[in-house]
Amino acid sequence: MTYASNPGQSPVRHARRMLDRGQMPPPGLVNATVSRSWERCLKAGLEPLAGPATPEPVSPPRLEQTLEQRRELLRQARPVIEYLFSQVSGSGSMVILADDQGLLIEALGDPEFLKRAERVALQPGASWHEQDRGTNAIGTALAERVPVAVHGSEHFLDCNRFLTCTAAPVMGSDGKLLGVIDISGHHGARHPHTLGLVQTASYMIESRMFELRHQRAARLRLHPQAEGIGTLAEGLVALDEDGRIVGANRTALSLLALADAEIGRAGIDGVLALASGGLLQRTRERPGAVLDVKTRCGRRLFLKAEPGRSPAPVAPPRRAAEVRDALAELDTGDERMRQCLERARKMVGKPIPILLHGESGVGKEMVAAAIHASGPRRQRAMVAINCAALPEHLIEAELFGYAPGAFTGARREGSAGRIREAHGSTLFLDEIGDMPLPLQSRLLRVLQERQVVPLGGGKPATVDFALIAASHRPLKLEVERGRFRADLYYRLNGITLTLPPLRARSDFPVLVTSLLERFEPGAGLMLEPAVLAALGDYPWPGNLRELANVLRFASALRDPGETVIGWHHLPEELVDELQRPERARPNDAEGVLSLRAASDSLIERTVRTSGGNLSEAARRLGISRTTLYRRMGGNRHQSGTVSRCVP
Ligand SMILES: Nc1ncnc2c1ncn2[C@@H]1O[C@H](COP(=O)(O)OP(=O)(O)OP(=O)(O)O)[C@@H](O)[C@H]1O
Repeated sequence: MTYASNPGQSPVRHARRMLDRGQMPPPGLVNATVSRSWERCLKAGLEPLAGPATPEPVSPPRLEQTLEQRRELLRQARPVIEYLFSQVSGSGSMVILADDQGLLIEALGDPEFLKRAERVALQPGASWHEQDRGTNAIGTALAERVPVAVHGSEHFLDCNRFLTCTAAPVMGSDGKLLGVIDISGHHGARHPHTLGLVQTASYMIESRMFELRHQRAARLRLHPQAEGIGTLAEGLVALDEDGRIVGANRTALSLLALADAEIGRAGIDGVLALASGGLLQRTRERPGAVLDVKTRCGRRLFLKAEPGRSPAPVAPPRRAAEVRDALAELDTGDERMRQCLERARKMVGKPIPILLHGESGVGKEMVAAAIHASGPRRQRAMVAINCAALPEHLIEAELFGYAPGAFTGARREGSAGRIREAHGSTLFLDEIGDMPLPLQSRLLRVLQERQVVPLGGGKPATVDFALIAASHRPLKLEVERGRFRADLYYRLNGITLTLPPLRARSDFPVLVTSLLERFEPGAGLMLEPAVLAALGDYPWPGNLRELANVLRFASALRDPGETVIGWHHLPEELVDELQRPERARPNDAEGVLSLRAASDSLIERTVRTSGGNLSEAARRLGISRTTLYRRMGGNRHQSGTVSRCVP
């Protein structure tokens, strides 16, 4: 760690006077880091009493290009910058992020204490490279690759003496510089703890970048004490399949006595007194266990290994002609889902009714909304009616409307009904399989004649809408069982699209990322690899609705600044279920049985731990009460617990 000397003391003043005359002061008058920097600046031909070498910020296109190239760094650094600013706000300071060339790419704070020209100098687009602005914390931290504080007249250029700046470099897991995090303010705002603050912030950004870059690799977490694992002070190492070190943070490099240049070359078996195969094998057998190991230099370390995951399914590149519409937004790489979406797109704008089929929570309504939003009627809101949620005696009035005073309790002015509301838009009839038979006949008539007659009489109204219906029940089977009218089925079924259940989708990691991004845009949230692996194997009886609920819950439990979601962020019932030793990884034919058994068991346990309160259990499971009832099949004890779950 390098601290600048106190410039209020006369040696600094003396050194400064010499520098202003273009002479290099003798060693010992200012701290060694500042002294080396002054020497570099004099050699580069900078003049202490002149202005910056490049006073103007870079051009807007160049800044834009730089921001685009540093997008990931910015995304990961922003929450940390905000956190840092909350620590220094009110002190007249600014928090600044610069890239590896010293170009400012983010600045947060109250620049009111600065004059206009100075303000410009601390805004994105300004360069604080040593060659442009002489000795300063950002440029000097970049040149020296260590945390640096530069106060007042220690700045090489006289025009920067009004500042106090403290900066720490941010290193990538490949050992290369990513940028610098800095706190700058008026020299009166100097505080001795600022150096520690920027160092902590730099570790936080480095950890986030490491987690992001190596989320699929096998990773080691190291510390000289077992309790240090999982803290900011831990060493992080990423390994490839052959046990080669492909990434490491600075702490790991120091703990393992490795040089930057060894990243990408050294194997972990040459660094630790344990073969990597054996190491990863041991952690697979005892996930989460902390091992006691020795380095090649005989140093004792505690280590936790996390096995890697297979590469994320990569969605094939889109065809150039393909439009990025609401339907395309739902394509996260699963082949079955993509086929459904492509077929749906071909139907958009055509007078062909679409029937969506799939388990509860697979996203039928989302797809219906996307079809509507991609079509020519999108200017008007889609009208969605859940046929299972309406009390039977109200469905008719709700759908078809009613004349004034048609029945007791009716509104005096009557009602147009939801079907008429859908005129010029899309009518989405959800859970159509639950519509009572008599109403099916009336709906059929409306669909055939395109006219609605309100309950209690009145003038028929012509209606024109695009029709999408959805059902979790296979409607064809319902027709065969006599529970659904065949003629209505053929009216609705211009095309049937069957959406896959979540457990059958191949794009689980991408879906997780896109949901997390939807909940916390720009926060760069991610799951701990072991959690992602466990969730990927879970059968998800509530499908995407359940997954969305779990991720929303986990995201809400995070502490400020926390971006990696671990076990402790998940709902208790789910963790119990995921960590049950008898839970086998489901696949193939046998898997279908264990899937059903696993989800039945989760439902049963959740109902039990909710004290038999079914609404609460449904909420915790992320499924609707209707689905919960269906899955319980009415086989409940009086206490409300489930004795058996049926499909
Ligand atoms: N592609 C998706 N991306 C993100 N979230 C999704 C997606 N699909 C579904 N969801 C989430 O799942 C929830 C349930 O989706 P939706 O209501 O569309 O399912 P459904 O199949 O119509 O369910 P039900 O049959 O119970 O009515 C949504 O509220 C949303 O949170």
